[in-house]
Parts: sequence; C-alpha cells; structure tokens
Amino acid sequence: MRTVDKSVAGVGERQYHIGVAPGEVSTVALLPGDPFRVPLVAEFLTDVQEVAHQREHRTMVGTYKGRRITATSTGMGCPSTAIAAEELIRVGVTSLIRVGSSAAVQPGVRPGDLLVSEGTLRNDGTTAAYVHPGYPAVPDLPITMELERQAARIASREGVASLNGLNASDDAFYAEGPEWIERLRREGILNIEMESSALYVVARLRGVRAGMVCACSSNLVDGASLYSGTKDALQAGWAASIEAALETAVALEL
Ligand SMILES: O=P(O)(O)O[C@H]1O[C@H](CO)[C@@H](O)[C@H]1O
Ligand SMILES: O=c1cc[nH]c(=O)[nH]1
Repeated sequence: MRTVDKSVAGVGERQYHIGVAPGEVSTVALLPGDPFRVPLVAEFLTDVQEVAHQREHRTMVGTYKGRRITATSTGMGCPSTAIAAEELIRVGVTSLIRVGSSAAVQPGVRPGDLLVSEGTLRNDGTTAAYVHPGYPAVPDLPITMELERQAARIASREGVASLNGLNASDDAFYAEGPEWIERLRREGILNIEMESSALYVVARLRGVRAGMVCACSSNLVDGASLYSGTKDALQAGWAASIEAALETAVALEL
C-alpha cells in the first residue's frame, strides 16, 4: 500500500479546489469569505482578470499602486479556509490577509467599525486536526502592525472606529449561545468570526505570513445592533478593510 502525503501532494500544479495554477497569482492574497465580495476587491484594482471560480473559491488578480494583488474567497468556516490557504500557498502565495465580517462581543463597537486581529481563540475543529490543543493561532506581527496603522488612518477618515484585539473563530454560527458570548466578553475577546484560526495555523505550519482585518457586522452584547439594518455600514466597512489590506500589501511590499 502506498499512502499519499497530502501535506506535499499537488505542490506546483493546478489546484483541485481553487482551480488556480502557479504563475496565475501574486505573492499576496486578500481573502474575503464570500465569492461575491471578490469583485469588491477588484474595484480597487486595475488590469483585473478572473482566474478561476470553483465551488466557493473565486479568484481575481489585478494591480494596486503598482503591486500585483490576488483576491480569493475562502467560503465560510475553517474547513474551506484551510483548503484555500493550502492551495494558494502551493501556487506561490506567501502572504494571506483575510478581509472579512465579524460580530463584536464588546459593548460600543458599531457595524462598520474596523477590527484588526492580534490572535485567535481556536474554537474550531479543523485546526485540531493540524496541531495540538495549546498551539496558538497568531497572525504575522509586521502585517498586523501595518494593518493596525492603515485601519486607524482609514477609519478616522471614514468617521468609524478601528479596534485591535483578540478574536474567536467558531465553527457553528447558530450555536453561539448567550453563555458562550458572555464568556468571550468576560475574557476580553473583541469579536467572533469563523476563518482566522485555520488561516493562522496553516500559515505558520507552511512558513508563510497571515493577518486579518474585519468589518463589524453586528454587536452580540449591547443589543443595539443585531443583523438587520447594518447593511450600508457593513458595506462601507468591507471597503475600508479592503483598502487597509491593500495599503498594507503596498507598504510591506508583500
Ligand atoms: O463575511 P465573511 O468573511 O464570510 O465572515 C463572516 O461571515 C460569515 C458568517 O456570517 C462567516 O464566514 C464569518 O466569519
Ligand atoms: O461567528 C460569527 C461570525 C459572524 N457573526 C457571528 O455572529 N458569529
């Protein structure tokens, strides 16, 4: 019997899930969850090309201020994010920046505010298959510091807040009950999303860099802002977080 080693299989080939081959992408990739948000990244770019769209993974490439940029959607949750990250790394991506939406679990955070991640509580199943329970899910420090700088600048221009802190990655959107949300609040977690745990762990294991800037979609603790009526603020927050990620790519020559 010959067992396949998937940790190295397919490196340098057109990738099974994302449908992208080496040479078709840049060294930096912005990662929204939603394939319909990839064109929102493309609005900032010139010379845009759609490279592939398979399942939830849509990829476009273009240029921002002279730098080649890739945008690939991860889909929702850690399983598809780990696949997208693994396959992007196999075709030459060395910096991965998630541009997502995320729910705040500290009072006072408003829809559209920018949230930069300084580390993730791994409440997901995917990373348990990769590493042991105490393994930290942390972003690249220089990318994070530049994201914080850019997010603060853009947020102040746009009249929203920019906050930095710890987030949780959950697997089960509709199983986030009041006890869990209250515990996260008490422990100082700023926000919840569903992908950064896998992104950071895969990036660390494969020796590449990752970071995350999200737009606040709702606030789960102050009751002032659940999901209805947040659309315009969220849309503006997505654009601001994409701009912060693009400026980071330029500033750090990612
Ligand atoms: O808007 P995206 O990037 O998908 O991020 C957030 O939105 C989804 C849940 O509504 C999850 O994927 C969560 O992480
Ligand atoms: O996990 C998540 C992500 C976004 N919004 C939530 O309420 N939960």
